[in-house]
Amino acid sequence: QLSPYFYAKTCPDLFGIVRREVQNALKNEMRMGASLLRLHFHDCFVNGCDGSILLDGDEDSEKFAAPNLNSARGFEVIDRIKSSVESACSGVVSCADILAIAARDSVQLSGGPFWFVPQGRRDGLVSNGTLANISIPAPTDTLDTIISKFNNVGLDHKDVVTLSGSHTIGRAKCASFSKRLFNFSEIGAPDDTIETDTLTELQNLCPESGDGNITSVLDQDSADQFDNHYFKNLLHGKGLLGSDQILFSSEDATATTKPLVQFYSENERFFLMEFAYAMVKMGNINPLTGSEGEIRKNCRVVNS
Ligand code: HEM
Ligand SMILES: [Ca+2]
Repeated sequence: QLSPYFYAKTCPDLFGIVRREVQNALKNEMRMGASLLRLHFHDCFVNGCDGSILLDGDEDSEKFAAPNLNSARGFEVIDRIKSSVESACSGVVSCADILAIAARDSVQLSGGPFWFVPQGRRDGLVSNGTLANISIPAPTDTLDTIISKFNNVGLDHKDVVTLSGSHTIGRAKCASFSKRLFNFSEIGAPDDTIETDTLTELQNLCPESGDGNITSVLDQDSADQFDNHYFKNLLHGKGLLGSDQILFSSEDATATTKPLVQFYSENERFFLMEFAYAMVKMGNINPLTGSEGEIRKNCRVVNS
């Protein structure tokens, strides 16, 4: 029921407006592309792609949930896009759709693929922090857990690999991966799937009781370029997050995710094409349509 032409008559300049604003944001800080892409992901995994992550709220809201607190960023950019869109076509375009288009533009402006973004999502009325904690995968999850969290929203183990390719851009805090560097699960030593030079570098960047907010690039080869180097890294033990490296190195990966990692590492075009398809699939998770939800005036608050 979503359509790439949904606003063709009611907001013909929508794409130009969003593109311009994302371009400005990236000129100011290249990382913002990654941050906007991640916001769309964290929106879609909680109650579907309904803009719920954009709502301000108390400690029970999504912004305060563990995967987002002190981590999700880009809300001011969405505010800026929304206000430009409102000036051109007031009360027409949902925040959920703006986020989906901004994610696409972020990928494309980082050198990644283009795709037509289906639209017509409406904005949800609630932000559910508890559900965010349950539904969004954690970097310390096992491969089985990650796959089942994807299955819960209608995505499969291939989508896990393809969409994890998002980690070809962006940054992560030491706190998100430092356990791997020193005291990894039962073995009480560094995760032995980390390549040795990478381990030393990361241990220097993120000392054991240092500042967990220091960040590392997710793709040490091409941090701001949307390419297949993320997958090449995994072949060499250079995945940053536990949830990255297990796609190639865990025992369970052999039967599920490893072959596709290998394939994407050798076929960039194929990865980029499949990524575009997988983003459309993710963007279709449980949208509100018709008279469900609302078109929010301000992405941070439900209409009064
Ligand atoms: C497969 C399970 C996934 C896990 C466990 C995971 C986990 C994480 C973590 C822990 C970070 C760093 C956050 C921080 O330290 O502040 C991160 C960053 C990021 N994630 Fe994921 N992620 C997953 C899948 C995805 C998917 C499906 C997408 C997009 C479709 C995505 C896009 C991103 C991006 C672009 C960043 C960088 C954000 C920035 O620089 O602001 N991730 N992810
Ligand atoms: Ca890259």
